[in-house]
Amino acid sequence: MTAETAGPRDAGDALLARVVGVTRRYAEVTALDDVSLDVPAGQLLGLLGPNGAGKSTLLQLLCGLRRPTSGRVELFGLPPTEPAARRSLGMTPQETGLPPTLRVGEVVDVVAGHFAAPMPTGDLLERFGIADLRRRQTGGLSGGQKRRLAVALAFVGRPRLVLLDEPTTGLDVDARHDLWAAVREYHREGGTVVLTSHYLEEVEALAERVVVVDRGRVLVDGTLDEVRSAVPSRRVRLRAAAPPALAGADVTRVVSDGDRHELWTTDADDLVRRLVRSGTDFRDLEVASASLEEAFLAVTAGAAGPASPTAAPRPGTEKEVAR
Ligand SMILES: Nc1ncnc2c1ncn2[C@@H]1O[C@H](COP(=O)(O)OP(=O)(O)OP(=O)(O)O)[C@@H](O)[C@H]1O
Repeated sequence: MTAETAGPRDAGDALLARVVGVTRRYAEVTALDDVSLDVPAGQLLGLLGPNGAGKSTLLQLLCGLRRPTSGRVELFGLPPTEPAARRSLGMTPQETGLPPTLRVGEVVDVVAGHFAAPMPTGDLLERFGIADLRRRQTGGLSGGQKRRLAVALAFVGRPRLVLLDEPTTGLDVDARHDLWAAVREYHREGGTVVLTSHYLEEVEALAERVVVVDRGRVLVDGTLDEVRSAVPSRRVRLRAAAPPALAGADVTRVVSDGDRHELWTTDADDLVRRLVRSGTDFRDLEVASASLEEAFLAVTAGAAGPASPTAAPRPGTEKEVAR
């Protein structure tokens, strides 16, 4: 790879961004509640969480579009609102406006004009699988094509850090996989990425570190394996007059519907042993594995802590059990 085409090469130990004890409120809504997060160079970090969790707010703080209500945010050691801090940053927000009469290649050229050593337009379009759209006006592109272009634009200036807010929303499976490949390639070259997603599948495919956010709080921050072991991955179903009370069992959530009860746990064997010992009059016992997606939803649905006023109401049949 020549100096002209070299991508970002970060050492791997520097912190490119820091969020320290940040709270961000919008009127009465607490979007982020005392969040701290370090982004080391070379990491591919996935922010996972349901709607309204605070993911976009976190990215907007990192890129200086918003300021924290309290706490501190640093980007390359500077306040993110300083233009010098944003020079090495690439960003794709959730919604992007593109000038409709410009052709795809022209849009890339315009953005590239802001950088000292941009990626050649052809290489960028190739990498993101949209080289065939180069002469098309952006106004005539499909939603998915626009999205791919918008994401590609974050990489034009060979940034050291890229923030991607739900990059694959609206993309079909092939386009999604192409985009993942492009993000991985950038990462292999030493680039650092923070991406948000609702989809575990996406985070699983890309991220080496996963931060689960819900209601403005970080619930889990670790490797994918650590996240897996932190979520209840088994559910035990049974019928009984009332949900069994099993002291000492690792039950994180109970969902009841009449005499049917579903208990979520990380240890189904232990739960069943305790169930039998409890003398509960049960029948139709079933133990099923939850997908990681379901397990993740169970964690965020059952998250303890002060719910913000924006938290979605939980179904009345659910009973959350403190761990
Ligand atoms: N400009 C704003 N004014 C008022 N409230 C806002 C504003 N922006 C975000 N919020 C609220 O802050 C909370 C966090 O929103 P945010 O967009 O950061 O979440 P998110 O995790 O990105 O959600 P999604 O996955 O739906 O994009 C939500 O309750 C949202 O309604």
